Amino acid sequence: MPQSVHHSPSAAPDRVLFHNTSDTVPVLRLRGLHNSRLAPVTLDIPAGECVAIVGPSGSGKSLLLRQIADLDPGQGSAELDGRDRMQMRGYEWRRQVVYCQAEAGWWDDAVTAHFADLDAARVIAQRLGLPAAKLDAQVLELSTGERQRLGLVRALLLKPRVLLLDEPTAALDEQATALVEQEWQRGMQQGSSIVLVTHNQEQAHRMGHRGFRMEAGRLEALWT
Ligand SMILES: Nc1ncnc2c1ncn2[C@@H]1O[C@H](COP(=O)(O)OP(=O)(O)OP(=O)(O)O)[C@@H](O)[C@H]1O
Repeated sequence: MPQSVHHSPSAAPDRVLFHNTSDTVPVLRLRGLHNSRLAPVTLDIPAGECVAIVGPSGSGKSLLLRQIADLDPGQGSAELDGRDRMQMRGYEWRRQVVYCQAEAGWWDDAVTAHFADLDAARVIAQRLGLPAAKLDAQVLELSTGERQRLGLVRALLLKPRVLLLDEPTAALDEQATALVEQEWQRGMQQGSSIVLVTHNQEQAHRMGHRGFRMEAGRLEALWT
């Protein structure tokens, strides 16, 4: 029986899930990162690599992404390109380690208001299969899948070093999912890294250079 995520997994010894064995500095380095609901995670993610995480609902997958993005209080260390999180301002870290939640927040009725560079947004939106007119729409007029892709456009425009994706294609059909995955591949070819949380096992295997399962706040390696 899986244990409840509400016990205190942080009391468990740190488990080394993957250490970078090459001389190159990983894009993301986690050392014993944990909080009251997450057991310590030690993980290096090199440039151009995707780590896929699956696991039951409520097991702590989103909590881990939030912890990596430094959105919640926690312990342990995180480094980006060899630079410790503590040496950076929160916004500086989060501009490069971008948490893309399943349903992005929208603070204006107009889609355009969410994009500083509309031309660049249109280019990426088109690659994700979104008609150009969607950028001129009202947020309320968009379908869930359109909102999801526009949320991803917002994240991609930041040119993140690490993209933390939380159920990013849950509302998309196969064709749109393929376009989105192509865009992630493009980002990885340019040296960014991805942590992908998904309930779609096939997607996890398609995208994940390594795969993990979250169970009651603990990350277990599936394939490496
Ligand atoms: N701020 C919070 N306060 C209390 N409990 C929380 C808080 N945030 C998350 N939890 C709990 O922690 C557990 C893990 O939540 P999390 O959102 O990480 O699950 P998940 O694995 O991403 O699930 P899903 O696949 O359904 O998205 C859940 O039981 C959730 O209710």
